[in-house]
Amino acid sequence: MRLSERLDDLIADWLPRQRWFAGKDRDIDDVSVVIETELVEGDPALHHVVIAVRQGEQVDRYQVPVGLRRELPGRLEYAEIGQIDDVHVYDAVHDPELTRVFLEKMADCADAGPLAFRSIGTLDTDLDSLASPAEQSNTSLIYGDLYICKLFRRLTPGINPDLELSRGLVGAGSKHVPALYGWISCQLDGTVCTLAMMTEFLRSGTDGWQLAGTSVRDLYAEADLHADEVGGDFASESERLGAATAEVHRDLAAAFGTGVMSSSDVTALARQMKTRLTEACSTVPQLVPYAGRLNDAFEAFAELDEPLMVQRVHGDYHLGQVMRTETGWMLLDFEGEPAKSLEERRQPAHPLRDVAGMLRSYDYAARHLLVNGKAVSGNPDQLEFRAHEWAERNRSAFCRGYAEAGGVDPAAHEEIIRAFEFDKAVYEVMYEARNRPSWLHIPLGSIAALSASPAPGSAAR
Ligand SMILES: Nc1ncnc2c1ncn2[C@@H]1O[C@H](COP(=O)(O)OP(=O)(O)O)[C@@H](O)[C@H]1O
Ligand SMILES: O=P(O)(O)O[C@H]1O[C@H](CO)[C@@H](O[C@H]2O[C@H](CO)[C@@H](O)[C@H](O)[C@H]2O)[C@H](O)[C@H]1O
Repeated sequence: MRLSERLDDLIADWLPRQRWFAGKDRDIDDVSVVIETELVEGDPALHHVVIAVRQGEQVDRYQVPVGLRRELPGRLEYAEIGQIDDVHVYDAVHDPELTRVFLEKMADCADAGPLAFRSIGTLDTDLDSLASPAEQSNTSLIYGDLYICKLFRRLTPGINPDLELSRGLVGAGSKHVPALYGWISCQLDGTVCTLAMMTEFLRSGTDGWQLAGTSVRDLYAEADLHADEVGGDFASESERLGAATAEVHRDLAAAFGTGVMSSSDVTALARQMKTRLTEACSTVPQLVPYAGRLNDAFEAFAELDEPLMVQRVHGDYHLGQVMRTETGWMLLDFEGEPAKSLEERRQPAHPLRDVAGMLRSYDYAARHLLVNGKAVSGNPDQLEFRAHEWAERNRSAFCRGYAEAGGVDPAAHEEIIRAFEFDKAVYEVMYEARNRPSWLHIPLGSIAALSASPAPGSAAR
């Protein structure tokens, strides 16, 4: 049975409740199925569906693997999208009986209608999957404890940078990215479009955000001690993370090449930073008092009189994108900032953009336990001081590790780091205002602190 005509309304009701749906702030005008591929016939059946969602002028495409059963077992009720006649329609990512098909087809390098399944090496196909509870912008299926297959929910024609960069890094022999095992693609608007990628599941991994948060909690619990005196000190891990980052940048440069930014490119980039600031100031008026200092930093960047080396970078680098395993730090999710177009995300950038992203993340880790800038318990001033001390210690360790492993020395390029950090903090102000207003104080607090500190080289001016 083809679902196309009957599925549109069901999906339109269900979509806004999905974590990965990016258009929650606008009404849905229309949903239509643009590609439907029957992958499994019978009961249960599996149809791979690509839908187009129109919201005003904007049309976005999303992927939904749809399961069909006449009787829906209790364990799948939460995944139900709705009913067509006496058939239950549900999000098949939650049904291991159906998701096995992805694995089997990848192992066979099969083509199914417009879908192309590909793998590298031999795959174990006798594995059940579980949809990861860490689901964020996409949905990841963990097969046994061997593979993790990320299904990109919002689709953009073109190769996904996550797959593109992982492939390049694996090819360059990087020890800081998981092994790549396979991918799924289709044609969208006449161009290849990545639907999924499957990598090694890092079963011993813990993400950097959790590890850093644990270290900060340890410090708060003994707030009369300095950051280097408590058991959970994170600085040597930060140094190792800096080194891993430099090694990944080196491998990205080797795999994809480098370029030089002309001074007009630098000016254009500074202009983009200023535009982002103007937009953020109109949405978040608390930013306005700092706009002058931020603009000065962007202007100092625009006036840099040195060639800027650019290369492919991570693009949305923070502590939630790295995992510590028994062999060291691994970097994940090379998709870039989700709000940017694919073309923008694939542009080469200065590697210190990633460094600045991670430095911002240390600030977040230090401050996120302070609700609206105040400690949950304990002496607020003391904890605020400790938070600052923790962030500075780990930011310095990260930069040291990065420079010692051959990365561009952040300490020798303060104007660049400052402009990138401010730009990221402005992005975060918008991100928090839209997604987590109770966290808005974090980037605003950092902007206040950074603007109060002297501009690089100001003493000499
Ligand atoms: N190879 C992996 N091994 C183990 N866990 C992983 C792996 N890749 C991702 N994860 C987990 O899934 C989470 C989300 O992954 P990510 O690639 O950032 O997805 P998204 O694009 O949806 O944000 C990560 O923070 C991590 O906890
Ligand atoms: O992981 P994503 O690619 O979805 O990135 C987006 O969400 C991040 C939050 O999950 C956001 O990161 C910001 O919050 C982090 C703590 O939750 C912090 O470590 C980062 O430094 C901070 O930027 C990211 O900006 C956004 O693009």
